[in-house]
Amino acid sequence: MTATLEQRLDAFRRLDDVKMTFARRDWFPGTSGNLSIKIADTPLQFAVTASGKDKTKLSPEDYLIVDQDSRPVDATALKPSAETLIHAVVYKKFAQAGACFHVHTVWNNLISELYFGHRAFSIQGQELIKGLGIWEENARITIPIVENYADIPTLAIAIEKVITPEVPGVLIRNHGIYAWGGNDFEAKRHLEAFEFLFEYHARWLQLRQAAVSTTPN
Ligand SMILES: CSCCC(=O)C(=O)COP(=O)(O)O
Ligand SMILES: [Zn+2]
Repeated sequence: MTATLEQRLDAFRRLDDVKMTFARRDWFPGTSGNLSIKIADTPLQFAVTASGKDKTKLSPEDYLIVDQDSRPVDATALKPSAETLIHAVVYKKFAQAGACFHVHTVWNNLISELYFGHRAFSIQGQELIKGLGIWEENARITIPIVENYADIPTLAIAIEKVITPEVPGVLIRNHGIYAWGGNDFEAKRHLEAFEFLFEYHARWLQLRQAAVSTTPN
């Protein structure tokens, strides 16, 4: 069923909230990043950020609604995010996904490059893994890492192949992360948990190295 005007406006308001929260954390350097919230399932429709905008600002032209083919539903001069296809892949693969957020941070870029050789980053025994909705004792999570293909359809296919329902995120090498959840609250929690785990791990490697090099023989 097609979304109502009220549902569209609600999605735009929610995107405003999450966008400004992430902007305060400097998670949108250089106009990077894109955000979406699903508003209808059959056929798929979602609200997505317009391409190339400064995501630290609010304007009446920040979002538009796209369909299952990532095309604008209404006549508009706005262009959907260049990476809209990736959001569409997430919604098509996981029917339960209701929001999908993408940010470029230094920590997610460092982890994506450091572990690209393994095509994945794993971490275990961290409390914040519960932020991903995984509550088992001493859980280990693995987030896939894909090459940063310039061709977005190629990138979207690569992502489609590696994402799993167990871990709600994917890293793109030296680019950023996509994280999703059942709704905007959950997708935000997942993204925050991933970013904490990346920063923790990168800092821990640095401190460990510093401790090793300053320990007397
Ligand atoms: C300067 S960021 C390069 C494009 C990108 O990776 C991104 O996340 C933003 O693209 P959009 O089209 O969504 O503005
Ligand atoms: Zn990006």
